[in-house]
Amino acid sequence: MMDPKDDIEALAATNTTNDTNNNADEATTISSEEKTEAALKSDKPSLGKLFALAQPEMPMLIFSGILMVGSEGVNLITPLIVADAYDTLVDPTVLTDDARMTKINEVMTIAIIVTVAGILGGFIRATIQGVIGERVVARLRCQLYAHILKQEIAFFDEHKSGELVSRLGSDTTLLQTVISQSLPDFLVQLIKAMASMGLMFFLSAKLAGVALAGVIVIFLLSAPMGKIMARLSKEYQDVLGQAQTHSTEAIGSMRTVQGFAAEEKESKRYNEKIGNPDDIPLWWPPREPKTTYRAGFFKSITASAFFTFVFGAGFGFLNVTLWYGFYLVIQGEMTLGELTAFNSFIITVGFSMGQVANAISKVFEGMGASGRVFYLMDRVPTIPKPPPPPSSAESKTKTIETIQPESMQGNVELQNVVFHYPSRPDQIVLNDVSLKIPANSTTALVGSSGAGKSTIVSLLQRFYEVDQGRITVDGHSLDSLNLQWLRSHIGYVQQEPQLFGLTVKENMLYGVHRENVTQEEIEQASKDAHAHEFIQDWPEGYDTLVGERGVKLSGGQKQRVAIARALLTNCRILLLDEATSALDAESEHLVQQAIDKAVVGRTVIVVAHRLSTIRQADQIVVMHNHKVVDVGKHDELLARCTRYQDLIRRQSTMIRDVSMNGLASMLPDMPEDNGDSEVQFLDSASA
Ligand SMILES: Nc1ncnc2c1ncn2[C@@H]1O[C@H](COP(=O)(O)OP(=O)(O)OP(=O)(O)O)[C@@H](O)[C@H]1O
Repeated sequence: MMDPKDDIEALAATNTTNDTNNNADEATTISSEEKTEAALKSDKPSLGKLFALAQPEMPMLIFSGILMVGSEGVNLITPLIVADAYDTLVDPTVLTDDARMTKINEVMTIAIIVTVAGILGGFIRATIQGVIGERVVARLRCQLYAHILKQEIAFFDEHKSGELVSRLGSDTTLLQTVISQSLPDFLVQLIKAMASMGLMFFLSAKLAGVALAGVIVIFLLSAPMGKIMARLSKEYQDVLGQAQTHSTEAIGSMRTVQGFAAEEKESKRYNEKIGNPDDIPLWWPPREPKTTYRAGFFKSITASAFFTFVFGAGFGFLNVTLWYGFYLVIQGEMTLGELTAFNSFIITVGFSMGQVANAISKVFEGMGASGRVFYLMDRVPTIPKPPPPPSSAESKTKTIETIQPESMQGNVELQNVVFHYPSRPDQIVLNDVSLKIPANSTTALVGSSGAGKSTIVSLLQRFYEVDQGRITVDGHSLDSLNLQWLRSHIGYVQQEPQLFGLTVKENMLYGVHRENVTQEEIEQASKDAHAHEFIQDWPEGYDTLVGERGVKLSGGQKQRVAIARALLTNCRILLLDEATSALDAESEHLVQQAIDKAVVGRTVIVVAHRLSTIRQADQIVVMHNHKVVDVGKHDELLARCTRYQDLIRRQSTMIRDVSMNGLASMLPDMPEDNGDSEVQFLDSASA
């Protein structure tokens, strides 16, 4: 086992190098998770920004500051009052014990009144500061969450939800501690220590000089330990953030975790960050991996060493000072009462300095968190385009103004669009893609997996900016249109519809921003989406809670609710990412009928996987290798486009198997063939 001292030093050294990490060996060994974590940048910690958050609380902060000075002031003068009582004991001018007791009674009554006033003042101050802390952290969380929600989608590609949840949770709590506890404690104790020191000089400059020298030496010797504690706290928070990233991911995908019987794997992933103490013999954590247990272990050792040293050395030195004090009393340079008062002040200084050190380490810890929180608070999303910085020349000539036409026709055009995802700058995803989508038509995007079909859907919603070329709606470039306006005219039904843990009705109204939606409108949209039937069968109807992410609904039900949700927005453009996952025949039929109704009178762009959808489209766009290879109607493409033929052949395999095995012939005759049957389509395709 390695020497514990080496380990603490190594840990401190690692932390130091982390800030300016240029160590090649270390760089090669950092895991991909740590790289992801490193991607969550951090601003410089800033006390100013922290105070700015408390700006609205200024009047109460000032009031609590006054209370603080008052209550601590009266606490400090109490020893001076009590000193009078001590001196009365040995005062030769007071002749009887009764007279002595009368004077002592007067003095001690005043001392008690002053003490109670101080305690009450302290109680009110602490309460106000606690509430201020709560107000600031609640405001911070609201603002931070709003900022996170405003970030562009590319930001969320790079930052895991667990990390962001950890910023909102643990980091803001640390800031709260700084504001409501550590900073006030730091100020109170520092002022207290300084005032006590002043009073000590007032009582005896000689004795105070000796005491001050001792305090300075103790403080200087303990400072490095405080720094190590701050670094360890930062490491603790960082690793805890990584652990929370794993747990949030796993808890959010519990069906997948349990479905693959991967509970143990997930436990292991989490334990690797937390460090299960039962797996660590003799308590001493190994150097790698970095765990919260390891950081906490060394933090505990450093903290107890720190406090033992500060208090031990402080009280040891107190006796030395007292010793010298007795000498000064004998020399007649101080009275006994003054020495007792001095003694109280020196204890106050000792305690206060200990608390100051503790508060400083907490402030450092909070400062680390503040860097991460303020990075998110200050981050300007790249969509919509941020305004030029006020200091730049551009800002004088260029203002970012967007237009908001009265209505949307729904003519969409992609002109020579080149695109790669910001998180993968080397991989081109759309290569010179041009496409005209007339209003009120249905366009099916088909092509090999990874060709870039869903990417087009994302770009139309302006989740990402194109690298070259442009996308227009009714002739207006997307970046010239007001983003809210654009998105409010687009309905989107995803492959795996995302519902929220609300009621069905609230889910349906999710994209509706007007107040006066009637129950009739909701039901009409549900009927069009073939959702009304199953919703009205539930005892609580439209007020039924759907569970987190809609877990209480079947796949087909979720899709139909998602279609109703899109319909309620009265969107002009409807984007459909057709589900690849198999629904049962009945469900699929109902979803298809819902889609058929939804597409009428809208511009529809569908990433199509079903033959029936493809065949019904006004135009089919065949994509391959990140390019558009052909555009046309089903029959035209079938005749001339080999990629399309391949695609159709592959998509039809399952149906063909069914036909070849003769199962088709076993099916009862359909009453009337309306041309929708895929079996029939295959027959005609092969003809
Ligand atoms: N958020 C993302 N960040 C980085 N790369 C991405 C992202 N989303 C998709 N890609 C990559 O972009 C390429 C195109 O993906 P896209 O989802 O557009 O394909 P697709 O044609 O819709 O495929 P499929 O039919 O399989 O859904 C793929 O190589 C994919 O790995």
